[in-house]
Parts: sequence; structure tokens; C-alpha cells
Amino acid sequence: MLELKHIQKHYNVGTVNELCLFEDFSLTVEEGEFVSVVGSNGSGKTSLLNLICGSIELEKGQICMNGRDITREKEFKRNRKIGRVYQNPSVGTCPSMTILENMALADHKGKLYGLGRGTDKKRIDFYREQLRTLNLGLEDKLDVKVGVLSGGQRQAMALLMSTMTPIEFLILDEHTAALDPKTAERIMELTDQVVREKHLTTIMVTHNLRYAVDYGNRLLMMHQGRAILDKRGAEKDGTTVEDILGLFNEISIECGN
Ligand SMILES: Nc1ncnc2c1ncn2[C@@H]1O[C@H](COP(=O)(O)OP(=O)(O)OP(=O)(O)O)[C@@H](O)[C@H]1O
Repeated sequence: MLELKHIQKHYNVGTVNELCLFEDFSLTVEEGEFVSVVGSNGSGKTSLLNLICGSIELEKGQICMNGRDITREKEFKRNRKIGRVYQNPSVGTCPSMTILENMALADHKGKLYGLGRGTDKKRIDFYREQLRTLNLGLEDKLDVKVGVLSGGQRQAMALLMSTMTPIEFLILDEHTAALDPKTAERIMELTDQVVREKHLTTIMVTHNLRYAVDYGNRLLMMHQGRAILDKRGAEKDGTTVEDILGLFNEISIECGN
């Protein structure tokens, strides 16, 4: 379970551009929940993910991960238990290294010993097996540099790499936004498969309202650092893209846009 309690976060403190993004923000994500997060530009979605991952600090409040207070825990330490896939496929993989080396790197996330132990025959077979689940033929290209793969192939690898070690949370930060529609669809199907198979508690930020509606079991809509819509289960299943679009319109009228 992930708990954000009474979070306060300002940007540009003491300047004319000071912004209070989160005033008293609380959110609980239950174990096994797959939360889709939508919201207009600047509503605080990425900041929310950054707070969870420890990429930015909060001023007030508390963040607990499965009962453990991680509020002041450093990002690199938190990331042993959090898998994150970014919008840019280049961020989650290392282009100058081969597929095998990338897999070994991901396999050793948070461990102290070197890559040598990750490349024995048994482990290589394991990587092949993992890559086979992507159904992209990457298991036969272990010596190919990741930099020559397509964006979709790299994002599939980034997804696999971020979920290869035991993690408690998966964070998806607009991870299909840079992909063409067909590839994006494939990555979403893969995401759903991985989340189900590994029973991952997941938060997915997306601007694709159909994905937000079709995937996951909870839907959150952010606006000015607040969750203005929060639907679970059957209630979420009954929510349509048109419903969310309607809310977007209401907000923009309210904001005078
Ligand atoms: N490092 C920063 N310094 C100053 N202001 C920031 C910083 N990061 C975010 N902000 C501001 O905080 C607000 C929320 O930004 P954030 O990136 O969290 O929104 P978002 O919902 O993810 O937007 P988008 O959909 O455009 O990615 C915006 O007004 C943004 O300008």
C-alpha cells in the first residue's frame, strides 16, 4: 500500500513565480491497484510521481510504502522497490550497451556486486525467456546494441527491465506518449500483461483518455494539485472517455480558457 498524507509542495519559493502545487494532498493506493491518472497540463501528475519516487522533496506531509515511512529516503534507495518507465524510451535503457548488457544491468539493480555474475549461461537463458514474453524476437538479438532498436522495442525493454527485479510499485510516466498508435497499443497490452502476471501496484499517468478508461481498476483526474475525480471498480468501469472530456471542458470554462 502506498500512502501520501497531507502533502505540501511549493515551487519557486520566495519568487514572483511561487506556486503552491499541493496544499494538503492525500492519496492511498491499495495493494494491487492499477491507477490511471489523467489531468490537464500542469495539474501536478508528474510532480506526484516525482514525490513518490523521491525525485523531488516535499515540505510537509508523509509518504509511506507498505507501512514504511519513506518521506526522507533517498531516491536511489526508494528505486530498489519502485520500477519507473518514462515517456522517452531512451531514459529507461542504455543505447550504447547490448540487449544482454542492459538486461544484466536491470537484473543487478540495487545489488552491490558487478555485472559478471549476471552473465552466466543460466542467467542468459533467463534473460532470453524474459525477452521472449515480449514477442518481438529480441531474445535472438542479445548482442545487438539497444540504440539501434525502434522506440517501441526500447520501451518494451524498459518495461521489462523495470519489472525484472522484485518491486513493490510500478510508475508509468506517459510511457506510450512518444510511440505511434499501433506500437502504443502493443505496449499497453504488454503493460497490462506484466501488471497482472506480477500483481504490481501501478500508477500510470497518461494523456490518452481511452487507455485511462480501458486499463486499470481506478481512475484519478488531477486539477491544480487536487484529485477532482477518483473512481474505482464498477464505478470506474462505467466511466467513459466522454465523461472525462466533459470534466476537462468544465474545468477549462471554470479557469476561463
Ligand atoms: N522543477 C520545477 N520548478 C518549478 N515549477 C515546476 C517544477 N516542476 C513542475 N513545476 C510546475 O508545477 C506545475 C505542475 O507540473 P507537473 O509537471 O507536475 O504537471 P503535469 O500534470 O505533469 O503536466 P503535463 O501534463 O504537462 O506533463 C506546473 O505549473 C509546473 O510549471
